[in-house]
Amino acid sequence: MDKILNLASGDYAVLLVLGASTVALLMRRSKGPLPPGPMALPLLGNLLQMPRSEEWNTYAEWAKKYESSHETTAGDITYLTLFGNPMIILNSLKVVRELMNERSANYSNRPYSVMNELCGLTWILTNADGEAHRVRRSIVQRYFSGLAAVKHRSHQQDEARVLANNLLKSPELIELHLKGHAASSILLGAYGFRVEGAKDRLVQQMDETSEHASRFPGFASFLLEKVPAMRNYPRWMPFSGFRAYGDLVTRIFQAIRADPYERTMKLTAAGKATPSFVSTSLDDLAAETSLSDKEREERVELIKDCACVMYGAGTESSTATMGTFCMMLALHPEILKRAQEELDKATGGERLPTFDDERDLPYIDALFWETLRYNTVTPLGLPHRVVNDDYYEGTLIPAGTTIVGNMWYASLSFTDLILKLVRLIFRDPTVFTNPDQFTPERFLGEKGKQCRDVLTLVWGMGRRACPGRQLAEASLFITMATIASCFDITPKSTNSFPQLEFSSGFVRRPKLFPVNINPRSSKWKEILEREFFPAVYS
Ligand code: HEM
Repeated sequence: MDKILNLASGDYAVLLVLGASTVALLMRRSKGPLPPGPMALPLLGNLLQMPRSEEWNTYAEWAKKYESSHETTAGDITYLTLFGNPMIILNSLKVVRELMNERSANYSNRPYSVMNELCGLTWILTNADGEAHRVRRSIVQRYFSGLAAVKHRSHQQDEARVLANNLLKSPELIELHLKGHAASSILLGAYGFRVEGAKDRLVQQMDETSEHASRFPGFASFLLEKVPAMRNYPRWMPFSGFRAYGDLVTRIFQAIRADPYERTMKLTAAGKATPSFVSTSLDDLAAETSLSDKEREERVELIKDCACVMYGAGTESSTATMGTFCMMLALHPEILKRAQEELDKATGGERLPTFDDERDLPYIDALFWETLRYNTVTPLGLPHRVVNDDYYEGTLIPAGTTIVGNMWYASLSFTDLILKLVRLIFRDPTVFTNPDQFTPERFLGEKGKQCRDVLTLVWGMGRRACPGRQLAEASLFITMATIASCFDITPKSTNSFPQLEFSSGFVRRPKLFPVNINPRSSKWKEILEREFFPAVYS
């Protein structure tokens, strides 16, 4: 028979995959119509049409092109497939809100990932699902959200001043200073200690960790998701490098989970610990006398999990936001001038701003929102997974659907249906007039309310919405106000006017261009030096 059909074993594999994909597709179709989208090739699906960068432009074109092809969805959802796995792009605020917020219970799981299991990353809150996610999230929220977030304000204000002082001393090291600032602010909140900058061993260890995780062999991770049994592939067999890699990632993640916790324990023993998430959670635990030893141990492990994730989730995003802020001030002297006028009015031009000035600083607040919009730090987060079959205006969204926020992750997990949330929402000209311009004014007044309402999505959605939001908002606000108060920032280049470019990836990072950062006057240098020292070292 093989000879008659002239088939090799590889051909059978291709036929098998094609057959399985077709059956899966037919089964889905029998449950209802799928949303419209570009024509897919057999097996590859829409792989060759997928944009490699600035993907929102292509999505915007698709949304327009395919809006009339289905009478019910009107371009809200675009349907694609990759290797037989469907993917859907969400194109409108309406569909994003309806599915991700209002039906959050059905849309907030993570796609199952064999790679995460192999790398021992299932304990991380951002990867956890169901009860494991709920428990970790409630621990984090208890200490970082709502009124609890206010407790961090004093060290956030101090750290803003440390950053300003570092920029005063060595402005050319802006990139390191911004990173060190974000790291210290978050570590203080989570563990109760600060680091001496981006070169600190712990910061480097944490950075190496995420680098290692993202270097997991691409083809191996693709195969793993397709053939989960490969997780048991013997380590002594040829081509088992991916197992060694999984072991390495497991080890280094365990180290960054344990090391900072140990540092806090040592500081506590020496009576030098500052109140933090770890110390407060351990105090609370000690007060719960009814717990068994085992329960107590489990709670300690949960505390370690949660403290560690806060650094990982918050540092890059905060650093990127502050980088964009400084670059945009350099490109727009008129915006910096307006910010300084408002700040001087609030502080009398004789002191650094504090959180008490917040109500008098609407323009700084608008500047904060516009920076978030312009940067769109995480193009809407990690993949989400649909729990049960669902329908949106008559079209089927099957159980197992994966919703991703970026292609890097999508390329690692071609599982089931992928819904892609798009950044183009923040470029919608009906909400954000001249969306490519940096215009803080759009967030002022009545119209500003609508812009803020839409931009809330920058913090993610439903049960996965950022639990560090209030912490990040306060820290970024006071840091922006402090920097704008003290400095004039201008591009170094006098020949060509620089443009701000961004790297693609999970966190969208600005590519900083060289800038001059000078105190506005000798008076401001004195104010900074005077108010910096008592704040941080008293
Ligand atoms: C500019 C700053 C920040 C932005 C724009 C941002 C944005 C986001 C977004 C969009 C998500 C949702 C991801 C998803 O869909 O899965 C998220 C999740 C998360 N964020 Fe933030 N974030 C910021 C800062 C922070 C900070 C400072 C912390 C902690 C100190 C933090 C902790 C977290 C955690 C733990 C999650 C995971 C939530 C979960 O899976 O349940 N974030 N953030």
